[in-house]
Order: sequence, then C-alpha cells, then structure tokens
Amino acid sequence: MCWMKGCDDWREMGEELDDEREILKQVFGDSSEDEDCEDQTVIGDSAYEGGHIRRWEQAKEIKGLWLCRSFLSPQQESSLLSAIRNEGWFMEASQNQAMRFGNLPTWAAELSDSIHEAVLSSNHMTDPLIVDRHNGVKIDCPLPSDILWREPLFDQMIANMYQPGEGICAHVDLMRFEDGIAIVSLESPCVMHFTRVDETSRNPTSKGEVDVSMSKVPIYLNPGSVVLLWGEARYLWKHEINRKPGFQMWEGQELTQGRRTSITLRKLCQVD
Ligand SMILES: O=C(O)CCC(=O)C(=O)O
Ligand SMILES: [Fe+2]
Repeated sequence: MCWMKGCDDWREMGEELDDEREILKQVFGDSSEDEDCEDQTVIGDSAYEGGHIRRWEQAKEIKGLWLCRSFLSPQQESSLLSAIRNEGWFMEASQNQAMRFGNLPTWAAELSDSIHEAVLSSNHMTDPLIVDRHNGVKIDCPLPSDILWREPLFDQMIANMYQPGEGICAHVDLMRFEDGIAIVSLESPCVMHFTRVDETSRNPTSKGEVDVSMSKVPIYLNPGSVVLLWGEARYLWKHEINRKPGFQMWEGQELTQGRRTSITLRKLCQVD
C-alpha cells in the first residue's frame, strides 16, 4: 500500500508512521540518513506494509543493487527461522547448505510473494513508465517489471548457514540462473563486498598485481534485510562475504560475529 498518495488522511497516517519510524530506529538502528552510511547508499523510499515501514535504498556505485533493511519485522524473522529449523536441514555440524528446485517450501514461496509485494508497494513503482527497461526508459525501481511479473518469480532456493569465521568467496552467480536474485539475511549481520568483474584488468599495481581492496564496495546486510541484485549488480559485480578476522569492518568497528543464515532465491533459466 502506498501511504503517501491516495490516502485521505495521510497526515494522521504520517504521525503514526513517525512513531513507527522511531520504533524502527530503536529496533534496526538509524537508516541511510545516518551520516556514517552516506557512502553506502542513497535513500530510496518507504512504504507501509504488513505493520511496518519498508524502505528501499539503492547502492550509489552499483546499478541494480537494492536493499530493504526493514524487509522482515523481528517477529517475521523469528518465524522464518523457526520454519527453516523445522526443515531439519542443519542438524549436523557438517551440514551448512540446503537447496530446493522447482516447488519451494511454503515459507519460501511466501517469502517470494513478500518480496513481490514489497517491491510493488515501493513508491518507485507508482509510475509504470520508469520500470520498463526495454523502452529505453530510466530504471529507478527495486526490480524491473519483466522480472517482477515473471511466473514464478523464483523457483530455486539455497539456505546457507555460516558459523562465525565462515563466509563465501567472491563470485558471480551461475549463468544457469536468470537475472534478478534476492538474498534474505537472518541472525547475524555481515558486510558483503562487491567488486567489479573487470576490475582486475582495470586496476593493476606497479608490480602488475591487482589491488581490488581499493575498489570493493561494502554493503551492510542486517538481519531481516533483503538485497536484490539485477542487471549490472548481478552480472558485472562479484559478491563475497569474508568473515575472517579483520574483514568484517563497519563504521570503523569490527562486527561481532554470530551464526548467520541466509536464503537466496533465484529463477532457473528455461532450457528449450
Ligand atoms: O549467503 C549469502 O548471503 C550469499 C549467498 C550467495 O551469494 C549464493 O548462494 O550465491
Ligand atoms: Fe551469490
């Protein structure tokens, strides 16, 4: 639901939202309006949905990277975690990944629907002209319409569980998956780093080595957030999570690491 437009008493609604914002601030910390976060993102917009505000932000440096930090309320996050635990996937220490293709578990299909709803309720989506990337029209929305309206939005899921110190190496997701990937973060926060695929050829040092650390873009993923990768963010940038000591730095401080769970949703390419 769009709370800015088409609402008779939006001021009253706005006051409620101010309270809501205050609560959110206490629960999630402040948003990208924080000076410290200025480097990371520009402000997107907010939408009032499912009892809390969902605000979308886009990365300044990475086209097609959109983040909704308040995607899940704390309550929604804990129900999702219970649903994942009920699958019984991570019973042994050696098990840290589970995959599903085709029909997703109900909770994952609901997650996919929530992503659709959250994108749809973004104020960016109120003008259909800005969402059609095939007409040469400016794209300024969390997900372009050809991805948002495909059926199903996602048909493949990976649940990853990371113990402190564990992460994932820099990669671009396999080409067998279509454009448009969503990653939902749960439990512990982390910093995901993005590096341009062609950075290695662009940035050689005097010794011919490559200093990619200079050009890494850090994105803070808080529990309950969803990040969407499409277009350049999906194809032209590698993403990685390095949780070795000294690498999870945010705002000058090293993050305290706990267990982190993530759900990645993608769509397999059709084979004809
Ligand atoms: O766990 C994450 O946040 C990222 C997972 C990922 O990049 C992948 O499964 O391809
Ligand atoms: Fe990935």
